[in-house]
Amino acid sequence: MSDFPDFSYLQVISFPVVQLHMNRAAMTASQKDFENAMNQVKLLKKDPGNEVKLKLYALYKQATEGPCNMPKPGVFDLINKAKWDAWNTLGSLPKETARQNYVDLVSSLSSSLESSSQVEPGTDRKSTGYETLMVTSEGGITKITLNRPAKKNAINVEMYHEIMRALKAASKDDSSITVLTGNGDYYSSGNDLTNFTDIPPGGVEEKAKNSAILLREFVGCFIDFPKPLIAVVNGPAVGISVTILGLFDVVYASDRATFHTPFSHLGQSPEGCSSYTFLKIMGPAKATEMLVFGKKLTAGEACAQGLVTAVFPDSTFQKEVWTRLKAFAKLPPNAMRISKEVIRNREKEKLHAVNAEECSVLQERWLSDECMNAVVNFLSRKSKL
Ligand SMILES: CCCC/C=C/CC(=O)SCCNC(=O)CCNC(=O)[C@H](O)C(C)(C)COP(=O)(O)OP(=O)(O)OC[C@H]1O[C@@H](n2cnc3c(N)ncnc32)[C@H](O)[C@@H]1OP(=O)(O)O
Repeated sequence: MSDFPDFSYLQVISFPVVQLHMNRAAMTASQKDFENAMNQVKLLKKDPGNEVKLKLYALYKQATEGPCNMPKPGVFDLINKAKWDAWNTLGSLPKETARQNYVDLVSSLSSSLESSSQVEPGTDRKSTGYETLMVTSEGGITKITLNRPAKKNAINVEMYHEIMRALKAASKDDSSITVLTGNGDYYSSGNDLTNFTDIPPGGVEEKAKNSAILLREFVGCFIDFPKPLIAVVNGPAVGISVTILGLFDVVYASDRATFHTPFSHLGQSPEGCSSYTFLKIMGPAKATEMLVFGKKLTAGEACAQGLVTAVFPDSTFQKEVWTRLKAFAKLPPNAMRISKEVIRNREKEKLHAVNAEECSVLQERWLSDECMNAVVNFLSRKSKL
């Protein structure tokens, strides 16, 4: 691992303005983009912190060598263990995806530096101020990437708020289409179960009430999102990351992706309007298999049932999907927005009512022994899906 650039120099570099010139045309990073990004890292004037450095390290190793092939360091070899963990957590992520994610991460770091030093007060600042996401806006496409790969992109409270903020910004920016995807081997493992551990002074009842308010607002943002919204499902998807797919306009999936809504196993009930959208998409019996019995679908099955628009081999997933998206982004944006309105608007009121009802049922479910036991079992490492 000693061949990876040592980031200690970041602490002593002074303040040139950073500008990243990357060929974003294909939205899959070329070797040149990757090399540019590596050079850009060396120019960073501010230490991005250990967590980011580990992410960069892991993506670099995955992009250049593929899946982690080093023996696991001993427990007392803390630094190499942290590096090994970061690399290993990327699993079988394809090299080209790792390369793209590396370029995106460097781009978000660079633009964050740029805007803090260059942007006039009040000017729209893209891609900055997100802890749990990477957000880029290029070539008519705003791309929101869930960015907690070490936690399988589990959605913690901060991420719920950041996704809402990113969607609100995307609805107003000059992009034509918006994409949601995940960094690492998962698309998302759904609600972060540690969200349930932060109990306010009002106790579990207050926690359940606050969570229901948050969930309702979160799902509402998807119902109301005005531009074409595309999910690029790069790996397994669980829970709420699956249910809200019914509110997307197009869903592309890698053949590595799976779709799992284990609500009964968790003592919970459907959300994300899936109690309505899934029935419309796949009919009541198939929807029941998923939402009540927790049947996990392969990408092929999800496509056959209409939840997924198209499935691509993982090895060519990014290339094929981004070629399509780039073409979509060139279509007249107003026409696309208005067509979406015509297609979706008559359902909006119904969807908001379904959302409200699902949240109110869940508020009760979260207080049930079934749910509390399931969460405790996961947190105490007694269970996993
Ligand atoms: C407020 C609004 C509420 C809306 C409600 C929504 C409902 C849902 O979304 S229900 C779905 C909830 N999700 C789960 O039950 C998934 C739980 N996770 C797992 O079963 C497994 O982690 C996995 C099958 C997803 C992956 O297993 P694998 O062996 O490959 O990896 P791990 O070692 O388990 O995971 C790595 C790391 O990530 C942490 N983690 C993963 N998923 C979650 C999660 N959903 N919540 C919290 N933490 C998660 C896992 O604990 C590991 O952490 P450590 O490295 O610190 O041990």
